[in-house]
Amino acid sequence: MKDGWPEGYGRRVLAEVDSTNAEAGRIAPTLAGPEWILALRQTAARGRRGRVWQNPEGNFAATLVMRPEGAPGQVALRSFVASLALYDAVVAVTGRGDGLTLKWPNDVLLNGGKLAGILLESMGSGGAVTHLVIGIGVNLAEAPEMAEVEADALRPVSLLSESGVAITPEDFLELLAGAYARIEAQFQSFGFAPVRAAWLDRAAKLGEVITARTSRETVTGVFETVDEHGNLVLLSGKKRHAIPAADVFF
Ligand SMILES: O=C(O)CCCC[C@@H]1SC[C@@H]2NC(=O)N[C@@H]21
Repeated sequence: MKDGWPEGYGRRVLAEVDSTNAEAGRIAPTLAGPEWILALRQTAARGRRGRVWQNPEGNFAATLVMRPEGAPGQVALRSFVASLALYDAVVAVTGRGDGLTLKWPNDVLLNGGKLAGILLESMGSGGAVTHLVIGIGVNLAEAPEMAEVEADALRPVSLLSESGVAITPEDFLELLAGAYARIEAQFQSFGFAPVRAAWLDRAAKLGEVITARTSRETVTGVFETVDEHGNLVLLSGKKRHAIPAADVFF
């Protein structure tokens, strides 16, 4: 780390772009190493599952694009690395972790409302991932109105309204990039186990009844754990479901 910025990571700051994830996809083939792309304004920000991401000015919108090693399942575990890094960055800003939880697969909640979301996308061919794109949006200054999100979505909240703390996207990126680099190094050295344990320590609704909606079915059950592949494990009656991808409702 030099001046708080992690070694080996590049950074570019854009005044405006359609989507930092889209920009990451365009520049990926030209990059020699991992690169953060921060945009002060996005005109077509993307959310998970084809949704639109509301991105009021002053909020954080950035993407880390990298060329990870390993099989696609291993690569996708970066969503836990990124959400833990986000958690740590928010703690670094506010000085406190109370009220802060992680919602599977990769949202950050503050006082039960959605503070931040992550959109993981990958590029590749023949079953191999050539580039991983980790897009991160944080409601630093302003939360979208309830009317702007889906009816059953969690209430969006902002860092400013919930904690009274103001931080610029540029300053937040410094904290997030440092936290990400640290946890990525841990993931590379020791694998998923410590990341999984830290994630579970911060999990929202662990041991409680939640609902997961996949493209095929809706499962309601006790949130038992996240397994070693990153699946959500729900116990419904006597049946244990290991769910790789879903929307989760409390
Ligand atoms: O739906 C979600 O919860 C994920 C939202 C991810 C939004 C971020 S903002 C920066 C990056 N660029 C995008 O177009 N989307 C992600």
